[in-house]
Amino acid sequence: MPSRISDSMRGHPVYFQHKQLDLNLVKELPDSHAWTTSLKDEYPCGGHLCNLETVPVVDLAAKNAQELLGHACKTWGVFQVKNHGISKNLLDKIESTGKRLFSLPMHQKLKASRSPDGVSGYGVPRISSFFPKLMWSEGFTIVGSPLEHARQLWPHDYNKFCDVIQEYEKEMRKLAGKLMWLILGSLGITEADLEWAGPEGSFEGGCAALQLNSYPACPEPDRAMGLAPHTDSSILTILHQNNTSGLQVLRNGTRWVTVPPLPGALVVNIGDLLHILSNGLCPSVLHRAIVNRTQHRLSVAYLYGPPSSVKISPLQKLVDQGHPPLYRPVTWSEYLRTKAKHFDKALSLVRLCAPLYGFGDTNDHNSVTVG
Ligand SMILES: C=C1C[C@]23C[C@H]1CC[C@H]2[C@@]12CCC[C@@](C)(C(=O)O1)[C@H]2[C@@H]3C(=O)O
Ligand SMILES: O=C(O)CCC(=O)C(=O)O
Ligand SMILES: [Fe+2]
Repeated sequence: MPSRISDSMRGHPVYFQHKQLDLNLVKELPDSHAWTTSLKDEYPCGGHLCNLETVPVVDLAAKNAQELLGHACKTWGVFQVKNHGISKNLLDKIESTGKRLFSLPMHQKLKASRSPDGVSGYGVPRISSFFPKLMWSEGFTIVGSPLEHARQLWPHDYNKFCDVIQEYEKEMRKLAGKLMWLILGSLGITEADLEWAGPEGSFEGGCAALQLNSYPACPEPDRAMGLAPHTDSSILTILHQNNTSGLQVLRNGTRWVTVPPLPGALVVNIGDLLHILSNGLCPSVLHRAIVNRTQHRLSVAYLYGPPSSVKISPLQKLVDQGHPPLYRPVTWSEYLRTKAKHFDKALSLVRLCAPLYGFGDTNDHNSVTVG
């Protein structure tokens, strides 16, 4: 049984028959990319512009930051953070690195293609096989060292790419750890409650994936989908988006709310593993990316997870007679394999029982409510 996340797709390879289209050159929306429901008709507000409430913004330097984070996690499963300590210089660098990568000629990018049963590399979104139409985006996933792929992309100049990726991952890891402990702290969990977190909660051996997403300007944005609705399998994901909006989160199972780019802020969304750890108290939010007619959009997602073979289950402190454990123990590796095979059914497949009325799970789109 694979225990490294880079091996977790082995059992469920994804093969694509189509030739990879260069979306940057296409002038008309091809049928392969035309989604049947127009995003305009999907919800009364047309998917944009009718935002009654907005995703919380938390200033990490504020005195009550922990309380605000806890509230945002329980009620939204997503928030933006300011004063997070990541320099503007590093955010600019990762953005230009992403641009440099996606603006390479297609034949060059294809040299670093993700293999059908692999995790790392260039390609269409991994979840593409679950949808009848293709998405208007290209992605590059990094798990472990980017060196091999960087060599294929820039044989004479691969260090530049690797250095930026390494620096970004190092800083993201620190921030993700800090956010995780603040969020767990807001639920009354301390480092002593998570034995696998290592000395002083250092979380050594924690795994992560870096996902660079590129959404070229699209000739018919209302009929195209940048990245289809999904939840992340992580504990939490930290997302940097360039100055073009496109990210939307599903609110109360009914309304897509746009998460606008705020200069210098980062988006944080709760992933399925924190949903499990918190016994459903923190919902993993369903999100998607839409595209637009004129601007190229770029996003960089850092998916933070536990060591890949640690069993994750609802935290003891959050479980009692009135709140039985809702999920069975699962490692990140196992969960990724379940997700690769069953996609949006993954969370309900590790579920033990239906949620109790009024307890958490407010956004659990996969849940089956009984009674
Ligand atoms: C460690 C991970 C987590 C993955 C798979 C693997 C590498 C890339 C991640 C994403 C990133 C894009 C959305 C997603 C849904 C996808 O298709 O690839 C994610 C998926 C997951 O969160 O399940
Ligand atoms: O591009 C975005 O805003 C969303 C990206 C995302 O959801 C992901 O990479 O998992
Ligand atoms: Fe995501």
